[in-house]
Amino acid sequence: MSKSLEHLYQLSKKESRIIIGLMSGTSLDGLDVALCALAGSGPATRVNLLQFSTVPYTDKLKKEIKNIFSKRQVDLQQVCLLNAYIGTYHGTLILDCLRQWGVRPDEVDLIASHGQTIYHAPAALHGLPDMPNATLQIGDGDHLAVKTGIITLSDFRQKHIAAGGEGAPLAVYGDYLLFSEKGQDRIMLNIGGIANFTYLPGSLDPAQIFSSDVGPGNTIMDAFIQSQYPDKYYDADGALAAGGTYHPSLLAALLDHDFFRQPFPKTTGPELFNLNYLSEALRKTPINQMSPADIMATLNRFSAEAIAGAIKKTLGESNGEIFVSGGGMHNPLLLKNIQELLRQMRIRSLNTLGINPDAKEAILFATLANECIAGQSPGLGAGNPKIPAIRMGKISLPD
Ligand SMILES: Nc1ncnc2c1ncn2[C@@H]1O[C@H](COP(=O)(O)OP(=O)(O)OP(=O)(O)O)[C@@H](O)[C@H]1O
Ligand SMILES: CC(=O)N[C@H]1[C@@H]2OC[C@@H](O2)[C@@H](O)[C@@H]1O[C@H](C)C(=O)O
Repeated sequence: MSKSLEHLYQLSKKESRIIIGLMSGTSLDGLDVALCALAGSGPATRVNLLQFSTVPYTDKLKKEIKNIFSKRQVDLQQVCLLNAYIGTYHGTLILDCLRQWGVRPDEVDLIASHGQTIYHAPAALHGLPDMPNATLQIGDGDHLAVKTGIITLSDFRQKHIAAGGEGAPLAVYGDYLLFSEKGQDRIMLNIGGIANFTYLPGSLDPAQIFSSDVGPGNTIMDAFIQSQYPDKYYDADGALAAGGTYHPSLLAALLDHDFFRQPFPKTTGPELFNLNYLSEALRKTPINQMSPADIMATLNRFSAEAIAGAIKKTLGESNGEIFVSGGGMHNPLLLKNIQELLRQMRIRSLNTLGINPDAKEAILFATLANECIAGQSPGLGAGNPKIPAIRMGKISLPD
């Protein structure tokens, strides 16, 4: 048996593992690197975040990814090059982080790499008969494994699609293992480029649990501010939106899309929620001139309406606890808008459960890798058609 395979076998029998979770999401802002200690598996999983860092992407890399991100026509050579480049680059960033943290690569058991989503095409979005759900993440796992010398699990989403899902949201698996609480209905809300949530009923009934995207997120707000103010990447602290007023007619046009009428679970991305989507809504709005601040205020309210509407649909009149994570939680106006729409519900940071909200998605991928290697049987999904009962992650050995 090769040294790596023997190591992998021994790892699967260990009581605890050191796993680096990586997330680079649709906001293209950088790479989240979470060094985690995971003990046990399945519902007995315990996770401890040892170190966390977000390494910002350079402007050059952001630009290169943007050239191929969520676009139907791209330079295929660029896709091919970035697949290899990002794999090795993420490996370099991990080695830098480990050096800063005083951790040797041989002290790390596994890397769990999400990769960079460049296109997400669930059937409801592409609408092509006879074509499947599909999604594509680049940043090849073999390159990470060889660069770091650490066994790497990557490309988690393909198995989900192969088993009947849309390749997302995968958060449901980790949310269930880490955050379910008997007797308390919980909503685990993540506001990234796209916003998504997991419903964890207090009954712990696996048949009721699900996870779904709800819409934007920050993605249209980010795209809009970048188009108006080239020196800004996002509406820091909601400042631009706070100086404007939202327009009900534009808001109604933004909310008038089939995506919002589809049942849960569903997924989406910037392939739909982009500047064209905004232009189309503006075209349907009977107002000639709107200031950037008013448009931003409306986009902010739009994200809040999409999020609050999905949560209301799920919880009805019952009171649930909402635990929020993701970059959007740092936008005070967005949180104020959501709270206004969900008056009776308590919204708290994921921090209150002892987990760094910015690290959550990276931790979730570390948890998926832990399940793949050490889980006795897929911890969730059996009997729930919305959640395929599978282990995810392709294994890359460094030797
Ligand atoms: N202080 C802040 N004020 C307003 N918005 C902020 C702030 N900090 C972060 N954000 C928003 O959060 C975004 C980054 O969020 P995050 O890193 O969670 O997204 P992501 O993981 O890339 O997306 P996804 O989860 O959809 O893949 C930024 O692009 C910005 O829109
Ligand atoms: C295809 C893809 O990368 N989807 C992401 C994206 O970012 C947020 C939302 O859209 C979510 O569905 C998913 O990521 C999280 C981590 C998930 O799978 O749960």
